[in-house]
Amino acid sequence: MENSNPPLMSTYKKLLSSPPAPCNVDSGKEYCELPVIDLGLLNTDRSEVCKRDIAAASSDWGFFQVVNHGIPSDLLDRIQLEQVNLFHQPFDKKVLDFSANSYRWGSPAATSVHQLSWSEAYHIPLSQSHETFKHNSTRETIEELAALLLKLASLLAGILAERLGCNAEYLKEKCNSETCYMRLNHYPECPNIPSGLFGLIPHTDSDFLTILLQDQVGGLELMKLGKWIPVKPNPAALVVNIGDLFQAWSNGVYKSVEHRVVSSPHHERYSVAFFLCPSYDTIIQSQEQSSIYRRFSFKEYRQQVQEDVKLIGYKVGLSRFLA
Ligand SMILES: O=C(O)CCC(=O)C(=O)O
Ligand SMILES: [Fe+2]
Repeated sequence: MENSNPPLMSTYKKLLSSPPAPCNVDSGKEYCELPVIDLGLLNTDRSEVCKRDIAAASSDWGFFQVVNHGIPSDLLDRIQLEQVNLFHQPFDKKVLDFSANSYRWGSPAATSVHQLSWSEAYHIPLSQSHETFKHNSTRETIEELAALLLKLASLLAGILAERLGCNAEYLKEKCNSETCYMRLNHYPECPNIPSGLFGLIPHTDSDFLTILLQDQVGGLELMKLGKWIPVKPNPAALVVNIGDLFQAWSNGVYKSVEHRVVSSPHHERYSVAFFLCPSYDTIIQSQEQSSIYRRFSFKEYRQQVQEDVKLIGYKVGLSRFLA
């Protein structure tokens, strides 16, 4: 049988056999009770409570889970099947079929084992899903899911904007099916090295907000009060997290929190992430008099992130944009 996983082991052999690094992955031990928000309440007389809880979780945690989110469970099952089929194609086919910008694996800039992401992904600009996926059923499932996730993300972003006293329509105009992204992530089983390995290195997301569908394997961890906390998979819930753009736009009220994925030597893992991004010309600026961050465009932000990753090996993020 042809090999479907990317050649992570042979490519990163040298990094993996270097002497044990001083900082272990040191996975969080206690699962957290990430707030669970019932979106069904939005259609009842308790909708204001629900909106308040969404805003509170975005400030306190930068992360929350949503149930009764309206995405049909059979669609979620279908995307997981499509994802398994996509990633189980022979590696050579994955590389050939997808443009350099769409299929990714490993960490080309890694110089130490802690900068290495033991994963592969399809990064899909929604505007290009028809070009990216030639197989009809895959494309249809991805487009159906993307449309519903865009609706859900816009709803949540609108609520968060409204709680800040801002125009909820602004984000809906700026973030649409031409500007958002979806990423299909696959974390193959990793070698069992003493310091552990990341599936995805610690990072914040460069968007307004992200909606994540994860399988039941676990491995996602978030930073809270200086500790890494694992998020226990909940089959009924989607995970939502605030990205850098919302932190800047809200003048630090909503938090873009660092998160990572810890790999397992025993189980592979799959997830789908939807990124609510605006058009490149969108200006990110808080309405407050004394703003923490200077005014910047999304294009400027993306370029700075890409430049930092290329030149220094990691994303610096919002601290580059302080006022
Ligand atoms: O797979 C996960 O749980 C997290 C994915 C993630 O953080 C991302 O794609 O930015
Ligand atoms: Fe992320």
